[in-house]
Amino acid sequence: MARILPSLADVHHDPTHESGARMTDPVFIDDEMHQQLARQWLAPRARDANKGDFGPLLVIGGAPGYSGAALLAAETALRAGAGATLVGCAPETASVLWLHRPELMARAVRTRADLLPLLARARVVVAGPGLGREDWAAQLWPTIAEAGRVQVLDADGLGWLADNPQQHPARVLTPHPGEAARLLGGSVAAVQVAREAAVRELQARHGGVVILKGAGSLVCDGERLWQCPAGNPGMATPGMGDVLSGLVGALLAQGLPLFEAAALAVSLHARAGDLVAAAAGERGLLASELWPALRRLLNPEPI
Ligand SMILES: NC(=O)C1=CN([C@@H]2O[C@H](COP(=O)(O)OP(=O)(O)OC[C@H]3O[C@@H](n4cnc5c(N)ncnc54)[C@H](O)[C@@H]3O)[C@@H](O)[C@H]2O)[C@@H](O)CC1
Ligand SMILES: Nc1ncnc2c1ncn2[C@@H]1O[C@H](COP(=O)(O)OP(=O)(O)O)[C@@H](O)[C@H]1O
Repeated sequence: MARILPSLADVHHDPTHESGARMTDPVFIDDEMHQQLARQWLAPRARDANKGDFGPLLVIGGAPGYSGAALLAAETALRAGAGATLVGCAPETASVLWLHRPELMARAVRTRADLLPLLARARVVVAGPGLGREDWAAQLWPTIAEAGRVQVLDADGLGWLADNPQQHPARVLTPHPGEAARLLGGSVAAVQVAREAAVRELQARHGGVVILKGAGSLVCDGERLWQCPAGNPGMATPGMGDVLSGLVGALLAQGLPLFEAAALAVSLHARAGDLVAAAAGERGLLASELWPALRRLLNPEPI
């Protein structure tokens, strides 16, 4: 893979800020930067590639009643190029996943003891989609939190983190404004009125990389702050965040560093949402409808 992407200091920024530009101004992931990211990190695969090169990825979630969230994250990971993809889910959920997507390896997790071998196998863990807030998730959370694997924490994973704050350097957090408010102990309005400050504060408290979702999603690693101008309100639909967490996990499993995986996933996700909305309208968009558009964007024409 080619060189690391430019840092905040050496990329272009809004020319209207030229004179008084601060190091903290967000860098826009515009078309040019998106193409640069895609060229750099989505090169054609080696001819002798095998599925072990891009995994295993483990999704932990899918409490009873929430099979859809785990399925959306795990299937997105597969469709975004993850190799072996496992799901550690509640026993009630496993058969739903097997039946719906046989390419996934769904494993019924009853206790911490069932989770340990899955964590030992995984290269990347996406924890939280449909994890829930009940006893099943409560007994698993300490094991998830302690796992030394590269992690994406989403949805209920962020709820558990809010209750049990801790740093983890190899982690991507993907809060929406409601989850960010909970993590910060404030209101959604306070997050939305100062989104840059909120994402920086979350990163400072928890380490790793933070994606603050919503219109103009922000990606921050403590040094770089990037903003995605793509995306549309049609994406305010259930499961859209699960698709993003699966996508971040898939890029991590394919070897992208933390920040680049987060930034490229946010950009691909938003652009796929825009392609689908342009073709059929914003209203009524389903999260899983992003898959064909994502696949096209993930396999750019060689230049
Ligand atoms: N098909 C499925 O099984 C799905 C399950 N899901 C799972 O359902 C569980 C609970 O998710 P919920 O959707 O109830 O919880 P959320 O945390 O997404 O939403 C709870 C409340 O937070 C607030 N909120 C949400 N998004 C916000 C935003 N962008 N700005 C401001 N406030 C916001 C709203 O008041 C909302 O009612 C999670 O485990 C999640 O993964 C969801 O991912 C959706 C799809
Ligand atoms: N108005 C909007 N403009 C751009 N993107 C949006 C908008 N609303 C939602 N999104 C995107 O859709 C996704 C929604 O995620 P989330 O709120 O976690 O949904 P869910 O919990 O239902 O999966 C995020 O990536 C967010 O950035």
